[in-house]
Parts: sequence; structure tokens; C-alpha cells
Amino acid sequence: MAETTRVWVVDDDRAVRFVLATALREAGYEVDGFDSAQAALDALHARPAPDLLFTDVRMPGEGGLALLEKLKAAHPRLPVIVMSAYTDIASTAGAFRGGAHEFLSKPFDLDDAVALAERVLPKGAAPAAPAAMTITAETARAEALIGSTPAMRALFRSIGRLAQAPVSVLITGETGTGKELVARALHRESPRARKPFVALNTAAIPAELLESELFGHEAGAFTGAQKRHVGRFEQADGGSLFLDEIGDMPLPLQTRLLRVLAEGEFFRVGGRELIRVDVRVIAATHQPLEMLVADGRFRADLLHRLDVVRLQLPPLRERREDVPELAEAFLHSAARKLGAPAKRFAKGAMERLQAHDWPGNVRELENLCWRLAALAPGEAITRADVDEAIAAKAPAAIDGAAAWESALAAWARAQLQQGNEGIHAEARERFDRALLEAALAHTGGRRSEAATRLGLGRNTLTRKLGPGRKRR
Ligand SMILES: Nc1ncnc2c1ncn2[C@@H]1O[C@H](COP(=O)(O)OP(=O)(O)OP(=O)(O)O)[C@@H](O)[C@H]1O
Repeated sequence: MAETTRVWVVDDDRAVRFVLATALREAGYEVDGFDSAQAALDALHARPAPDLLFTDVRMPGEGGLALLEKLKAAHPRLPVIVMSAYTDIASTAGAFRGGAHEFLSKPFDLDDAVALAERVLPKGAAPAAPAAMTITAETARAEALIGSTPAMRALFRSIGRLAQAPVSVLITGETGTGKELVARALHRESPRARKPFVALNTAAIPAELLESELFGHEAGAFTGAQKRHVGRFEQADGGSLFLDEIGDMPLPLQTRLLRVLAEGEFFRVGGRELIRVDVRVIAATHQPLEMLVADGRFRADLLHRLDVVRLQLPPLRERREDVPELAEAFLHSAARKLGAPAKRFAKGAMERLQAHDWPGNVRELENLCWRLAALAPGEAITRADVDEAIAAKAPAAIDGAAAWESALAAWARAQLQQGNEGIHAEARERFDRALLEAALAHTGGRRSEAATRLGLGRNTLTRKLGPGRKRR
């Protein structure tokens, strides 16, 4: 696999970050964006330095010149291009004194910026085209979309363009192909990025609760509705609402959704107040909606409304060239999150991974890498390790539990090796947090229901959540 050339763009103006990152990505660089000097410095502690960095001069907090100074101390050979609208002598001189390679005055021509990157980058650091989607600073924890096959690169370009246009997007693809991740990227790159991204899996919520989940209800609207509940549409106001598994939506609700999409307003269940919202709906499905329409199970007019542009995510077996990059990234992040020693794939192991059919797509590969990070005995993961991990998969539930226990054991071993003490308390806290968060996510934030599902008293759940936790 070709080496990737990584470029970071530091600018508090997301429009600049976006256009520059897109142009650099289209030129084949892997680009991450940061909205402040501090965000870039924090990232430098967490991952390897990039091959080139663009920075703005004037930003809230620490400016670009202070960043340059710190970078030059820690990474003297890292080329830095300083960008600024303030082409005054002071900042230009300051930039060159600080060791900047080039100065780019704003507004700049994107082609010039890319040409400058090519000129400044060390010889041999040619772009290799794996265009990870941006990890912008405000979403530092957001996962990058990995992939460099033509299908994925075309997808990234579409995301870049579609994010800017307020059109409805329907994302289709098999389970685990990354539909939610793509929806998040569409939101993150859109002018709505600072407003909420709210996801709702239509298939995971009982049909009778779905309406109030989407549109909210007033107190007393139905038995059990003691308090007013704000629905997902209102929660997403100004932002994006991701409706996953839209094909599972019951017909009467499809009718209601269509009306809300057309009018942009609705009543909460049992409510009299007309609620107006500005929400971009991004829908996803793994089902062929045209067939559901033919069967009378999905409204044709709703399909037309949601399906202005379609993003089709290819199954992993149709882009096997992406497997190594994905596998390396998952293995690396699994080891880091487990606090386990880093591992690598031996050649035979990677061949085996590439040959597999991946019915569960990227999610299956990700889970497998977690198992390997936790279980494989040596530093190098062999073909036999992969064989074993693939074979050990069924039955899924038992396997899930086994992987979890092994991951926990691996975490404990690593902590003990590092000489940490009192890890039981930390493990318990993480255990509680994982269970509580999963249960709250499952119940859409309803605490009593989450407590019941977990078999805990409501007070116990509240205590475990701690005082710092915001009520959702
Ligand atoms: N291109 C990718 N790069 C990195 N990670 C990915 C990619 N595609 C998917 N993933 C990871 O795989 C997992 C599954 O992705 P996601 O939940 O977005 O799939 P999905 O298509 O929405 O699945 P489902 O239809 O089952 O809801 C996630 O953990 C996601 O982070």
C-alpha cells in the first residue's frame, strides 16, 4: 500500500477549512482540519505529525504564529504554510522569522494552494489518494471515513458537494457499510454543523411509540405520557435528522412525515401549538424501497421526497482494496482504546482478510479487529489468528460476550503491566457507563425505562449517572 501524505489545515473559518481540505483531498492528500491552534496541538499529542500544515494567523485563542513557534520547537522539519488575510508586514515578517515555508494571502486560488503544497512537501511525499473524510476540530471524536477505491473517492466528493446543498439525500447500502457515518459526514460538512445531528433508527422503536418519538407529545397525550416530551424533529431544529431504516416506518406515519416535510410544521401528539422546525432529513435504508413501493408498503410520494439524491454505499466485498487501510485503522484504534500493546498484520493475515466476503461489511471487519487486538497472542497477527477469529464468530451473542470479556481481560493486563493500581474502581465505572449509555440510547434518553431495562432502580441509575450528567 502506498504511503499516505497527511496535511493539516488549521483555520477558525470553516468555509476556508472546507474548501481547502476538499481541494487538497481531491489532489490525493489525506486532510484533517482543526478550528484552533490548541486543537491541532492536542492532536499532535495523540497521533503522528502531518507531512505539511496550513495555518491561519488570526484565530480566537492562540494565533497561528504562536502555533508555528511551538511546532518549530517540537517538529523542526515540519513544513508550515501560513495563511492570512492580513498581509501586513508584521505578520508576514513574523511568519518567516518563525520558520514558515510559505505565506499564502487570502483570498487565494485553490489551485495555487494545492500547487504550493506540492512544492513544499518533501520529495517522495507524493499524494497517495486515500482521501479520509475530514476530522474537523469541533468533531475531533468523529470517525474518519476511510477508503481510497474509486467508488469511495467518488462518494467523498459527493458528500462534499451535497453537504453544501440543502437537498434531501437517501443513503442506501447493506448493513454495516457506513450509512450512519456518511450521514454524520454530510452534517459535519454542512452549514448546519454547529447545530444538532439527531439519529433515529425507525426499526428499533416500537411502531406505537414512533410518532411521539419523532414529533413529541404533550403531558397526558396518552396513557403513560406524564410529562411533555420533545420529539426528535424539534431536537434537530437547525440541524440534521438521520432516519435510519426508513423502510420500516409504518404507513400512517409515512403520511404524517410527508406532510411535515412539505410544510415544515407539525403538532406534538396531543398538542395544539403549531411547531415550526428547520430540519434537514437524511434517510437511509438497506431495503430496496422501490420494491416496497410496488408492494404498497412504502409511499411513492415520500420516496420521491426523500430520494432527491441517492448515495449508494458499496458492500465491502466490492472494494476489497480498502480492507488493509480499514483493518490497520481499526486495529490501531482498538489497541489504543483497550490500552493494549500495538499489533500489526502479517502479510498472510491481510491476504486472508481481503479474501473474506464480509457479509456484515465494515462493521464486521471492525469487530474482528477488536477481537484480534484483544485476543491474538503475538505482536504480529498471523493468517491462523484471522482464521480462528473468523471461525469463532458464531453464534453472535455468545461471541459478543466472549469478545467483551477478553477485551476486558486484555485491558486489565495492560493496566497491571503499566503498574496501575486500584483498577477495579475504574473498570466498574467504565462498565456502568457503558451499560447506562447503551440503555439510555436504546430508550431515547428515558431514564425510568432505561432503569427498568437494566433491572436497576431509578434512583440507583440516577446516582450512577452522577451529578455532572446532563439529562437528555
Ligand atoms: N468507510 C469507513 N471508514 C471507517 N469506518 C467505517 C466506514 N464505514 C463504516 N465504518 C464503521 O463501521 C461501523 C458500521 O457503520 P455504520 O453504523 O455507519 O453502518 P450502517 O450502514 O449505518 O449500518 P446499519 O445499516 O446496520 O445501521 C461503524 O462503527 C463505522 O464507524
